[in-house]
Amino acid sequence: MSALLQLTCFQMLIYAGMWIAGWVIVGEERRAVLHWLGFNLLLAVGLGLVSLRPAGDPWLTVVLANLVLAGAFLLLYRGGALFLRLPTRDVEATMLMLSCAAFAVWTGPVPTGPGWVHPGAATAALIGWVLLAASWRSRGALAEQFGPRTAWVALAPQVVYGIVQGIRAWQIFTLNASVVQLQTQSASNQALVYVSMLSAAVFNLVFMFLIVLRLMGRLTYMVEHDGLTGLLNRRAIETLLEREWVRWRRMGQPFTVMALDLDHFKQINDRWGHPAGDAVLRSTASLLRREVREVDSVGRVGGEEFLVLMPGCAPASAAYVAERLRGVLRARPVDVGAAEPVTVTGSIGVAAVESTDIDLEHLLRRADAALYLAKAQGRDRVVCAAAASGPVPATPVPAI
Ligand SMILES: Nc1nc2c(ncn2[C@@H]2O[C@H](COP(=O)(O)OP(=O)(O)OP(=O)(O)O)[C@@H](O)[C@H]2O)c(=O)[nH]1
Repeated sequence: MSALLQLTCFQMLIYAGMWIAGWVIVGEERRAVLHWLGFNLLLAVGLGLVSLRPAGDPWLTVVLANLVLAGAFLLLYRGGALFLRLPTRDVEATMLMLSCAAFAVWTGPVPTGPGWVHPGAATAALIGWVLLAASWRSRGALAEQFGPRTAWVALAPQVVYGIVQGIRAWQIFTLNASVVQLQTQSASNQALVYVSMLSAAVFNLVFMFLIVLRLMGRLTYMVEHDGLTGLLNRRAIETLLEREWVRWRRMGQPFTVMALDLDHFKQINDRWGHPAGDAVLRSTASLLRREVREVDSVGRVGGEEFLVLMPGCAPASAAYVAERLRGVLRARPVDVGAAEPVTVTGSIGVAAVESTDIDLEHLLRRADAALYLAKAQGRDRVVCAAAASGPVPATPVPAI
């Protein structure tokens, strides 16, 4: 039994080593990773103390060991809550830990007569409660952040092990422990150690898997989004445009593109500095996001150039939306930290897909041409592109 426990303890140390490596690699999840590292270290210490029974001081091998094991699972819980951005419920955890400690001290490490209850009963009850409560409270966040299937995979082992610990708590409470010592090599004790080894392996693998999933999600986001505004970047919006183009060709589903360019943006940078220009870009981005429909997509395709893709939008409605956007942009001055908020205007070119469009690039050139016409006509206006019968030349930049 003690060799088996020492093996489990060694297993925990290996996981702890893996989390140390994880701590070096991951950035934002470091606090959660530290908690899981602590979980494995405390489990190793707790099981190490248990493995010294019956030779060691029973206050260490029974009372302290149980408290260390209880603390390990509270760390596991807190790490999970930090990782999923859920409340850590520290008051509840402190109360549980204090109750567990009070019970262990009150009951003592060795049988004192009939009715004596092994301190492990409270530890098992605490672990069972922590795992079941954690599973219940995190199910929504897990499903939302990683999908329902991943939530199932992550929670099933916690629930199973939580139930096992609940049963264990009940078994210890109802056991006449003055006769049967819990550290003996009984089949149920051995089974518990094997289940614990398996659960620890699954917990650690599941959390590592979740960390990798989150890192992958963040990476995908970075590849597709503009760092300053959070809008889609050129690559991502072009992918959506290509998809829409194929839909139009195959099913005749129309769409409209809107090219927006802020007016005299350089002057904002020159007068109030680059951070002020950045603030204007961010504010424009959130305005665009707010003002378009949820089926529309907004991308930042250049310094102060934006592109809006409006699927299923007729030219008349697109012109209306563009006019509204232009009006809202002008009506909402941006606070750039100067004495007065800065009024920002934009020029907009709108082009709805036509049967005369040879390819997607042709359509985009028409939108660009309309935009530059808006600039040439004095800026702060919307110009809708007429259907082109021939190729559209690359847009010349209008004189300021
Ligand atoms: N603050 C900030 N400025 C940027 C960014 N990207 C590009 N710019 C600046 O945007 C300015 C664009 O200037 P122009 O292309 O002359 O356009 P404009 O001043 O808006 O003039 P018109 O479009 O003709 O009205 C340049 O000064 C770029 O340095 C950015 O991410 N942040």
